[in-house]
Amino acid sequence: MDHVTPVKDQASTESYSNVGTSQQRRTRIAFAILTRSSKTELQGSKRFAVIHREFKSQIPNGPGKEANENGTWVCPFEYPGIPKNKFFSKTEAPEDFDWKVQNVFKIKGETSPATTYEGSDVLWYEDDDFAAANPEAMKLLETRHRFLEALQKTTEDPEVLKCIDRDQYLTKELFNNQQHLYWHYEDVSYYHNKIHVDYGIAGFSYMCLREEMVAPPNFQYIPYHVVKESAYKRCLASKGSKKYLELEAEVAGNKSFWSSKRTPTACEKPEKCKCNRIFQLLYKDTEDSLEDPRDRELPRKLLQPNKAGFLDLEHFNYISNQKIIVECSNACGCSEECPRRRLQQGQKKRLVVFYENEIIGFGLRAAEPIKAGEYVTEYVGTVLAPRNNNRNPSYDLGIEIVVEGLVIDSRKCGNLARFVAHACEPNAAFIETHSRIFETDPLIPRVSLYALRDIAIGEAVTICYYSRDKLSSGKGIKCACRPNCPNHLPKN
Ligand SMILES: C[S@@+](CC[C@H](N)C(=O)[O-])C[C@H]1O[C@@H](n2cnc3c(N)ncnc32)[C@H](O)[C@@H]1O
Repeated sequence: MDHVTPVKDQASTESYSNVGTSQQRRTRIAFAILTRSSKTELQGSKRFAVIHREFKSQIPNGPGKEANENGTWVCPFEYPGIPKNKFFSKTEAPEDFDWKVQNVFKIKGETSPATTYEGSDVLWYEDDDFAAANPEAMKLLETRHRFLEALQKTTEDPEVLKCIDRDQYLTKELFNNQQHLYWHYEDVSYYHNKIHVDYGIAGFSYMCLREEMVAPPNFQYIPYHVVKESAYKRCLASKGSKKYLELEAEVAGNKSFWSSKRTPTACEKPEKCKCNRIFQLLYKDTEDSLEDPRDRELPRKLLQPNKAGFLDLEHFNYISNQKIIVECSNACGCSEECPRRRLQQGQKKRLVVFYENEIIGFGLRAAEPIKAGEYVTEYVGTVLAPRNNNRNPSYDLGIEIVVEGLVIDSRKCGNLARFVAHACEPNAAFIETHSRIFETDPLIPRVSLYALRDIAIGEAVTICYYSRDKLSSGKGIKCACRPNCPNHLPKN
């Protein structure tokens, strides 16, 4: 992907150590990883950890891990972070096995639901008390059904319509066919969603409504960036990583801050908010830069949320990538609920990674209504400083404002935003975001996904990957965003 068009952890179970001073960080790391933006354990190093090897997904602690070590049912596929072995039957599992509900299904002709349990391939027929005792699991079931009902009303694809029934009502035949790809979707959905649950953000699932299902996507799921050492050094050395007062002293010579006129901000503490000033100091174009013809997309624009955390994106130019959001840090003195900390607050709307077709592959769909200007999720991947421009652009998102020249690559490690499909008239956009909870944290580039207009349940969330001239070059993959779209997505 081209510009900002295509890019928080359950802590990695890799051995890692918390970072010390920035000097220590410079010498020690091989690979760095950002930890969750925890709101309670904030001071010091707990938000940032360093791992000394390449990131590798681990099976999270719990019944799944136990089953992976001792179960005898072996899955024919291997997915990172998903148990390969399960307990084959109730009698095989140890007596003290922690039976944790994995998923709930409706069965035609039955009033009570059926369930599967983590680490086990046994289906249980539950009694009438189950629903009252498991409200969260029932809520997930209802969300899935609402999504499928919405699709039933809007899709014209006969195969999708046929398969909606399979996902709404489990049959005994399907249950008895444990080799069916359907059950691998169940596992990948459950374990990836678990990472979101642990991280405190809204969940998601994978769906393939095809008679011949394709295998679920195989990659390492991370809810926050993994940062390569060379990119990390660039972040540490960037002006954006300075504390606010240091920046003020360096760029403005300490003169202008106290006398500068304050511009309106939605921050809870407008009299202390530093965000607009940070934009001025770091990102606003000077008269000189605007004269350079290469900067024709300038001037850069600061996008500010309203008091509810929504951006006004009615006239958003999705072709130009020169927009930035600046979020509050502790320097602003506001709370974690401040509307200018929307990315830090994390994904709140449930989404579905949905198999669209053989051309597009998987895309992202809304499982709840999303409003125009609303934050959807973050583009997460490996942050790296590319040595050359010969990269496959499919899963790359180039950073152009916050630590210019870095790339967020979600090919091997990433989150659900790596699936957002291209549309020539998109309903969402990626926006570079300057965001850190504490001024002492290094500034790592983050990218928010925002809705440009209202998005209904079941609708695909799309962005525009490339500029108009690239899309109309006639070379590359034929764009499948709508029937007979004349454009192409460049291959390199
Ligand atoms: C970032 S990936 C999106 C996830 C990908 N669809 C998958 O299943 O992993 C970008 C790739 O998706 C496909 N794609 C996305 N939108 C498309 C569109 N409108 N037309 C054709 N292919 C598209 C292209 O293969 C593109 O290189």
